[in-house]
Amino acid sequence: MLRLVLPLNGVPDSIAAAQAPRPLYGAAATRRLEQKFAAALPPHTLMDRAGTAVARLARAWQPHARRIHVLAGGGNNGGDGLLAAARLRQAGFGERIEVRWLGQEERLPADARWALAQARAAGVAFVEEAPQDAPDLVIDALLGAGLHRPLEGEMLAALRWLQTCPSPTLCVDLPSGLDADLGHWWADAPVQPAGPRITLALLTLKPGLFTGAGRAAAGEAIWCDDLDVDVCAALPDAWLVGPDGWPHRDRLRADHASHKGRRGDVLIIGGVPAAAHHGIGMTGAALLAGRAALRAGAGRVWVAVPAPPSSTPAFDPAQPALMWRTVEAALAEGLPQRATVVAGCGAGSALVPVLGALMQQTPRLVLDADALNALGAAAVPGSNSPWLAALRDRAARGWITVLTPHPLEAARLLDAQVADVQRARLQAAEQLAQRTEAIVVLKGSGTVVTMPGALPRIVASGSGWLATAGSGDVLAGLLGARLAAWTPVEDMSALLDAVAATAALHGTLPAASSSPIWAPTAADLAP
Ligand SMILES: NC(=O)C1=CN([C@@H]2O[C@H](COP(=O)(O)OP(=O)(O)OC[C@H]3O[C@@H](n4cnc5c(N)ncnc54)[C@H](O)[C@@H]3O)[C@@H](O)[C@H]2O)[C@@H](O)CC1
Ligand SMILES: Nc1ncnc2c1ncn2[C@@H]1O[C@H](COP(=O)(O)OP(=O)(O)O)[C@@H](O)[C@H]1O
Repeated sequence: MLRLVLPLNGVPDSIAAAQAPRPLYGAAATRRLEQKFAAALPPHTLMDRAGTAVARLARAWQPHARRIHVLAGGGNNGGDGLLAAARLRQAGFGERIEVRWLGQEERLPADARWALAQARAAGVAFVEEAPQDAPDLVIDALLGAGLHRPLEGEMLAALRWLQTCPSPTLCVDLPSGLDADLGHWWADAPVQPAGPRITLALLTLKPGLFTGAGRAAAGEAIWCDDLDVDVCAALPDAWLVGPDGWPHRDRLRADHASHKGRRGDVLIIGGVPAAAHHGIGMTGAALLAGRAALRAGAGRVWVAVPAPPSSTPAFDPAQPALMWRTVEAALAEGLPQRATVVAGCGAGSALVPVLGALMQQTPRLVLDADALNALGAAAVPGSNSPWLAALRDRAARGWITVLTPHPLEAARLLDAQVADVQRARLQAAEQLAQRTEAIVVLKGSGTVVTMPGALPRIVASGSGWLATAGSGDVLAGLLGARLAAWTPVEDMSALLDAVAATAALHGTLPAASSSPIWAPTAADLAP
């Protein structure tokens, strides 16, 4: 059955909520499934269904295309393309179906060999060169789940043509150049295609489609055809998740006897003013986090500033309900013991002296930005950092810690390069979670949320709209409100789901506040 998974950039709440969570299978798991189902079906059935599904979607998407160019590689991905060409030709679609096939007959897998014979028998035209002009439709079947190394030579040249071709392009299974497991882009070619593009995943959805380079390369929509077999019984490698609404909000509406003490307390620590921090003020970061926590339903929100009282703001005109403190006053009042603490948003180095106390005092802690930087390379193997010991001690007590690094912060924690983190985002998030025994939210395109012993979640929502200063502070505030309202249950994976759903909700906020002209800023996300 054919299903739309992600629509045009940005995910309206309703669609994402209705569709997620969805299981994601990497290349090895997909191959196992393919072998299992192929063994139970007549020869070539899966490839027949795959090629037919590609042809069907091509016709539906570009019904008026006259010249269709299929770029096909030498593996089974190319086989899908060859079979799609055969089916389009047999259906009398368009005026010319041509295939540029870069395979070698003697090295063809059995299914692709059969597909090649089908294309030849159907009278498809074979061409040697890339078109000089733009065909009405291009079908990208160069490489699929079999790609795990850099492209070179003829394949690289073909991919560069593909990425710069302005024609509407339908990618078969995965955009060529993308690693199915990692979301890594293996080619020295632009990730973002020049023309309109959609991707049709076959049999399974692969994690790489949704994180790292995946979203940029896959185009405006990702479809999936399960080839009429039931893959869902198999254990996935990860889950694709959407927002789950905002249960806190629904509960509050129904809770007539509620009072502010019942809705969850959040303490934001950050927002150092310029006067107290070498002329570099970051009050806005804590404001954004505080406003987001308040808007997301927290009953009481304090903002504690690591600075002397004389330089501490006392009032936010947009949200006068925010209560201001110095960090010392907040600690003296015992706020960290009873509130969920969100530490780091614009805290600068002033956080370091109190971080140890926070780790020891607060059962629910979100560490963002400067709090993460304060941890240094705590997550490298064999680290004897006192911060690592403090994080593990928290886990041993059953306390909740959520780390929200962007790729650079994750790289610092792992003493790695940003490119290493981005090359394998799921693995980087899992490493961080294993070593710190915390819930990790690795931000960026396709935010990854994981914790030790759990399958990672990839957030389905979000787009380049979120790449605006302060949007991470808004997420930290939302997480604070969500954790503050969290009722402990046995099943820790429910907490992971709640954290992932919060990140997914954050991903939908720009769509809710975008106008035809203005790009949303972080202040629009947390007014
Ligand atoms: N066999 C079947 O029944 C089915 C196959 N399917 C298709 O099969 C694909 C996977 O097929 P394969 O495992 O054959 O893999 P691919 O077709 O993705 O790639 C393997 C081929 O590409 C070459 N290759 C890999 N990396 C390269 C590089 N960097 N430079 C140059 N050449 C490179 C390999 O030598 C091999 O010829 C899926 O993506 C999907 O499109 C699915 O349609 C499901 C059904
Ligand atoms: N291209 C993108 N696609 C999806 N989400 C993005 C993208 N760029 C940024 N984001 C999201 O925006 C937020 C930015 O957070 P961060 O980098 O900490 O910014 P800041 O420190 O300015 O608040 C994160 O939630 C991140 O996942």
